[in-house]
Amino acid sequence: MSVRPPPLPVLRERAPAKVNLTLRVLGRRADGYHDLSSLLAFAGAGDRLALLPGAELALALEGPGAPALAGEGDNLVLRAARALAARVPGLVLGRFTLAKRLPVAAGLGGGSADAAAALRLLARANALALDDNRLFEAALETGSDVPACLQSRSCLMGGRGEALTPLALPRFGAVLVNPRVAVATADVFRALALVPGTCCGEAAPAPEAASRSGLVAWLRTEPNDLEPPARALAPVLGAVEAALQATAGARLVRMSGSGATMFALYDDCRAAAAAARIVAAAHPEWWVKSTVLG
Ligand SMILES: C[C@](O)(CO)[C@H](O)COP(=O)(O)OP(=O)(O)OC[C@H]1O[C@@H](n2ccc(N)nc2=O)[C@H](O)[C@@H]1O
Ligand SMILES: Nc1ncnc2c1ncn2[C@@H]1O[C@H](COP(=O)(O)OP(=O)(O)OP(=O)(O)O)[C@@H](O)[C@H]1O
Repeated sequence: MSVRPPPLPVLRERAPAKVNLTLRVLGRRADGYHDLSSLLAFAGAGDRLALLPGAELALALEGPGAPALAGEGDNLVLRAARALAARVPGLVLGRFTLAKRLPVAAGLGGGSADAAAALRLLARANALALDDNRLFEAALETGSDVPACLQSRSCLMGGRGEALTPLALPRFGAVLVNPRVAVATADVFRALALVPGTCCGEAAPAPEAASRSGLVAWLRTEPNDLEPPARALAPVLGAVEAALQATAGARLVRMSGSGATMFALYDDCRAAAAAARIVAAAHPEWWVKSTVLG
């Protein structure tokens, strides 16, 4: 009598949303990408990715964000898996299931977080170390935000996303608000109209990040340079900012990445949850999420 092998265990990873607390555009490189200096934090909120290891590569979508991606050609999960398979002979792949909760094209790096989670799952399925350079290379080939999402730890990000310096941050309560307007990252960078090979700034020294107040004071001096062009593309951002500014205890209100999600920081999660309830009640048409950030 033949005995069936036990089914392979399903591996699971969280794909946390990325928030750019600051974002300076330092210039445009000859290859067309922009050199950045950005302080990144990661949220408790995010997508979920599972992998049933196997020989064939496949992806199933579920969750509230699945319809927005259903018509998409190549999901970033599959692109990341292929980029790693091209570097690791005999890589075990498998069937991914993505629970898509984050809004798409929102400045929260949702696709990048999913791609990074796929790389972490494949690393586990293939006993690769997380600091294996092939993971980093596959991440950068997949997208500029993917290397940072591989670690999903707060950091200073430089270059186009490849220079990462870990930086521990105090924890904040946060509210993320997306007005359900998709903004394409390339359109926002293009609107800056920088000629390749131009330099327009220098990175600020690393912040004093030991206390919430010290960090907030520094954040107020360091903006998101993509906010003006994103506001021109999505004027509703003015209403989102006003709604968040009006909530009790908001320490800072700003846009993340290339938008159109705005975030507000609070001293604790209780204040953030109360603020989220008020904004969601006034604007049921927006995506509103209270979370922890740090
Ligand atoms: C705006 C940020 O989210 C900040 O963290 C990232 O820089 C964008 O990261 P991403 O979405 O992973 O971006 P990619 O998929 O690599 O690039 C999308 C497009 O954005 C533009 N892009 C992106 C990153 C960068 N440093 N300079 C750019 O000019 C390029 O036109 C590129 O074609
Ligand atoms: N798993 C995925 N999740 C989200 N978008 C995906 C995914 N796979 C492919 N995409 C495509 O990637 C594009 C960028 O999506 P994403 O949600 O990562 O944008 P973003 O939050 O603005 O990213 P960033 O902040 O890194 O610029 C979308 O327009 C979508 O077409």
